[in-house]
Amino acid sequence: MRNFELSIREKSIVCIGFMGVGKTTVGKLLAQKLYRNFIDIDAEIEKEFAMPIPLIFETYGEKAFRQKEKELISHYSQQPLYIISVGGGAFLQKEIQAMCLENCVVLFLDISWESWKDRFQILSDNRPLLRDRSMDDIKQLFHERQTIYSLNHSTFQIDHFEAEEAAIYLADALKLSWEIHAPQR
Ligand SMILES: Nc1ncnc2c1ncn2[C@@H]1O[C@H](COP(=O)(O)OP(=O)(O)O)[C@@H](O)[C@H]1O
Ligand SMILES: O=C(O)C1=C[C@@H](OP(=O)(O)O)[C@@H](O)[C@H](O)C1
Ligand SMILES: [Mg+2]
Repeated sequence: MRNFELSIREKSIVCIGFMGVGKTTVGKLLAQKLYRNFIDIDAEIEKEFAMPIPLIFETYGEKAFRQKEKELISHYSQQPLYIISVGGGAFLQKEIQAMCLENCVVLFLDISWESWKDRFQILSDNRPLLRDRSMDDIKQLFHERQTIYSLNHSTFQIDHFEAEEAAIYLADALKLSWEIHAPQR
């Protein structure tokens, strides 16, 4: 389906942002609240390779991972009414940026470094790009990545929200924006 046929309320919503900000967790909750289908691109990649992400990186390399990421996002970004959580590195690829910005509503889940760094311990195990790196390196990566995340339609600062609260807020805000965009009767 081509999105020039889709109204704003039919477009899929793509959650972007740094590793661990909550794209998967909040995206899933948001989908429930909006009665939409949810897809987590990382989970789909793991299914396709039949192995967890760190093993995909070790066995096939990051390039193969990025290729599969692009294929899957290319497919899902053209479907209506999804909530799509992509990996934090997806927007490194210009084609992915373009597909998502053109076909979907891109929602950036933003977090400050101060809040993010407290989460590091629970994240590093299954995220190859966080393994064996110093906090200084990760801080640099965090700040470098802000440039790609600045390509979005809407930004939500998540620092002081639990995942459930964030999903409630986002669902309400989206519904309100759809009402405002609704055609006059
Ligand atoms: N708003 C939040 N507040 C606190 N912890 C959160 C929040 N959202 C997610 N988490 C936790 O942070 C970790 C990473 O969340 P996840 O949804 O996998 O992030 P992402 O998909 O952006 O990498 C999980 O353990 C999750 O429970
Ligand atoms: O930022 C990245 O480059 C990555 C983020 C991960 O997803 P999350 O952002 O959901 O952790 C996953 O796609 C992979 O480990 C690479
Ligand atoms: Mg995720």
